[in-house]
Amino acid sequence: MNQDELKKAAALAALKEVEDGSIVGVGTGSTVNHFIDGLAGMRDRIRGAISSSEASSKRLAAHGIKLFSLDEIEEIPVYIDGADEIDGHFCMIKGGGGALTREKIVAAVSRRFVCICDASKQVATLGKFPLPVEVIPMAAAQVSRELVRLGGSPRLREGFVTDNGNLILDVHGLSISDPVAMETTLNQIVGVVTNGLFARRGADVLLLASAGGVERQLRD
Ligand SMILES: O=C[C@H](O)[C@H](O)[C@H](O)COP(=O)(O)O
Repeated sequence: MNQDELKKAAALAALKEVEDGSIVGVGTGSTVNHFIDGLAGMRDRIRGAISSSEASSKRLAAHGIKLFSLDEIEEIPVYIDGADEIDGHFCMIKGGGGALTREKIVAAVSRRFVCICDASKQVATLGKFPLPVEVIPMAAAQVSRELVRLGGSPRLREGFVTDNGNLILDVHGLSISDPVAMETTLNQIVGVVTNGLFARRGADVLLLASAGGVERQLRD
């Protein structure tokens, strides 16, 4: 199986995590796109979805899945999303598609975070994948200097604006031995909206697809 087929296998396995009659939290990315397409086949069994990006909203709406906003909903049972890297404690780097802020917001109102990945995303230490940091545009240079002080090499994602009208700095060269501490430190930099470390709120369940099938792992 190629990587996209593995992504699809993980995504379709996540349909079993969806509770009948519920509102589903939906992430963003190529893995989640397979999930959305699968969810379309069971749209009569759910109330609808809360989406984490304009792209996912568009895809959900095209399938006739009703969209809810966080003004209407306080809590949802499950959030399904992919990751760019996931470690053994189910801490993740996310935001390769630039949707990290809304993803973190929807994850925060979800009782369970189910991560769907192909096995290439599993790592011992986070940081090989450049860590996305969403910044207020006027603060980009200042935040970059702070990130260099922390040992990273930030690069502006050229020609990209987030759904929130902000910029993304992709931070290369970090070896993140303490993801919770790094997430907290980055959040303290003035001008940072969100960073792509999902450590304080990591995944609860991992559906990991490899050539041998999809393995369901629970965080220890
Ligand atoms: O902003 C994008 C998200 O965090 C994605 O979940 C992440 O980049 C993984 O994307 P993909 O499923 O396309 O590999």
